[in-house]
Amino acid sequence: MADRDGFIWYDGKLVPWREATTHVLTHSLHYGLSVFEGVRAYNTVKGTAIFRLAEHTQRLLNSGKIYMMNIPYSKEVLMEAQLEVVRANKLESCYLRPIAFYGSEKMGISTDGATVHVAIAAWPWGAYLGEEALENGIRVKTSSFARHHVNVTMPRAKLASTYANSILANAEAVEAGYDEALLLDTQGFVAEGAGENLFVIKDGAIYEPEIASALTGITRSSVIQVAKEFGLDVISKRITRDDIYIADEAFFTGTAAEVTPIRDLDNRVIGEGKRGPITEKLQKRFFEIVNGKAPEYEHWLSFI
Ligand SMILES: Cc1[nH+]cc(COP(=O)(O)O)c(CN[C@@H](CCC(=O)O)C(=O)O)c1O
Repeated sequence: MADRDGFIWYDGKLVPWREATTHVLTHSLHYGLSVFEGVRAYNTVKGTAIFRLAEHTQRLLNSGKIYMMNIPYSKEVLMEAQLEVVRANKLESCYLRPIAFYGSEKMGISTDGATVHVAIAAWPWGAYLGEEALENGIRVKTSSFARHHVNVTMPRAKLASTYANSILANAEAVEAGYDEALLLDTQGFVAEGAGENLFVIKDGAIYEPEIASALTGITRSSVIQVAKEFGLDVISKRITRDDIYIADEAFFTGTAAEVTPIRDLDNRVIGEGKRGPITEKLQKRFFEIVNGKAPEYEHWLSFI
């Protein structure tokens, strides 16, 4: 990722991609406290637009607040910076990665004396779990690793070090021949995917795990809104892994994953073993929205 042409917004200005570097004694590299976002820009029918830019930017600032990191830029500056990065790199569609981290000004656990740096990069990133996954669905394994207890890492924040748990869970699933991991919470109830939120459909109703230990996903909230459009209220409840085994449909949502059907969990085929009809309807509408084909959702699009 380091050796490419382009520009990265770094501490208030665009710098050449290869020059957006940091020292090996960067505090966040050693102690894991950095907060970040995953955002997508789509090549809509009316031009390139970032999807739910304000919500993602607010979540970045919320993540900083939760971890007492004073991000030195306003929401407006960070929103404009993301638009600028897409423009400067001439990207029609892309994935953006804003990150706020403590620099190399000091070592030792305390962050006192370390400077908060902010960088925003963008690059083309297609279907997170593979193009065919969006249609055919993926195979998922329940992880042997639990999602963090809510008093270990703060689940409303996108904290970098949370993802060591996701890395282990995803690696375990892939090594066992699956595409992604599903994590249970410390009490054994379904929490979320390694990098996604989860929805389950049974007898025409849509359910999601109580959000307690999962990230409050922005794609999740978008799909909840879309489901309402179809007269479907998402029911939040404690979900067990075997609820999913006997479900009619299941799918993941995420900025990277978008809406990805799950066809099999732990070698139990879900429904017909392919993208279900309600999943397809929600997915189709989601892609209409992000591609600017739904005027009533245009407020979710920030055109560059
Ligand atoms: C743990 C987790 N849960 C739920 C979500 C969905 O949140 P949202 O993107 O707001 O709908 C994500 C995003 N996962 C990001 C990480 C991808 C990566 O590999 O890096 C993403 O989808 O951008 C998570 O990381």
